[in-house]
Parts: sequence; C-alpha cells; structure tokens
Amino acid sequence: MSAPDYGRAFTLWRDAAPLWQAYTRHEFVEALRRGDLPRANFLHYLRQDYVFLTHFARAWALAAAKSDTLAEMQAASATVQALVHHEMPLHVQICAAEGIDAQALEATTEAPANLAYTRYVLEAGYSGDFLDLMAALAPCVMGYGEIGARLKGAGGPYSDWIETYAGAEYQALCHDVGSLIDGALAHRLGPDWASLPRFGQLGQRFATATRLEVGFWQMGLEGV
Ligand SMILES: Cc1ncc(C[n+]2csc(CCO)c2C)c(N)n1
Repeated sequence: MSAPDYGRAFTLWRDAAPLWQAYTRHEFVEALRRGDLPRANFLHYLRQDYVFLTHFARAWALAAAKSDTLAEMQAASATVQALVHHEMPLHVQICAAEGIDAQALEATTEAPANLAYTRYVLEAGYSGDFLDLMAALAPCVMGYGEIGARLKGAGGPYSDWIETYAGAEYQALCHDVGSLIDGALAHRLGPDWASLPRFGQLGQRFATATRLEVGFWQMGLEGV
C-alpha cells in the first residue's frame, strides 16, 4: 500500500529525511500493530504523550500568533481546539480507565526525549517564523497519519489508538495541514519555493523533528 499524499512540501521533506522510515516503522509501532506491546509501555508512552500534547497545543497557539492570513489563523486555532478539547481529554480518559487519575497525569515527570522534542519545536517557533514552526510540526501530524493509514484494520488491543489516526477525520486533518504548508510557502516565498535554499533549511528542521520522533518511540519502549 502506498502512503497517502499529504501535499508537495511534505512529500519533498519526507523523501529527504533519512530517518522517516525509522520513525514510521519503529519497533514501538510494529508492536502496536501486532498487539504485543506491553500495556506498561503503552501507558508510559501515553503519560509522556499527554505532556507532549500540552507543549504541542502551545506550539500551535504560537502558529496562530505567527499567522499572516485568516486561513492560517483558522487552521492553527482549529488544531489548538482539537488538541485541547479532544486529543488531551482522550488521554485523560484512557489513563483514568487504567487507574491513573488526572492529578497523577498532570504530575508526570517529563522524560528527556520529551523535553528535547517539545522544546525544539517551541524554539523553532520562538526564534523562527510560521514556516519554521510548520516544518517542525509536520512530522508529528503526518507521521501519525501515515502510521494510522498503514495499520488500519490491524485490530487487537490497540485498535482504538490505531483507528483514531486511520479515521477519515484525522486523515482530513493531515491533508488540511499539507495544504496549509504548501499555501504558506507560496504566500511567503513565491511560486518557486521548492527550489530555494530556504526550503532546504526547512527540510533540515523537518529531519530533526523526525529524529526526535524516533527518540520518543524509543523512550516508550525503554523507559518504564
Ligand atoms: C510523540 C507524538 N507525535 C505525534 C503525535 C500526534 N499528534 C500530536 S499533536 C497533533 C496535532 C493535532 O491533533 C498530532 C496528530 C502524538 N500524539 N505524539
């Protein structure tokens, strides 16, 4: 099965990122697909992911602040809304069902891999512009989209998690973010954006964020 098409910039960045396969086909992902990932590892990952989402909601809010157009502001604020009102409460709910209450979840000590990734993305936004932020955020959004599309229908104990990212709603979000990025590049850099040095520099950011996603999965496998 070929990967979904989430846009031109994403495809160029992905095909140039050395660790893209290491991220989207990581052993943690394969264990989710087979259903033999130990529950303790999944919960450890989910607790860290809750902290991660807090920072990603901040990063998307920063993207709203760094937007140039109404369409950019709408897309960024819609993502903040989805994160804060859907994805984060879902983590709270799953953890509560496993005996980790909201207070314990909020008190989670952040793992170094989590610190590295989230602060890298926030720093891209603080010291860079909207494009820097998008390049740093794209691996997270689209990587989970590719993983969901590939694992769709796998069944097993992690099927809820898989089908969240395989579902039409999440796949539509990946396409929307892909269009947002292509539009933002054309708006700021002009129609020849793909051939400019700046586009290559943004690709480096994308590759670094991809490397940090590999570290996040690795943390999920090891640090229980
Ligand atoms: C380590 C890690 N990477 C990516 C995602 C997926 N994700 C995080 S924020 C966001 C944007 C809109 O919901 C998406 C899809 C995750 N949960 N954890």
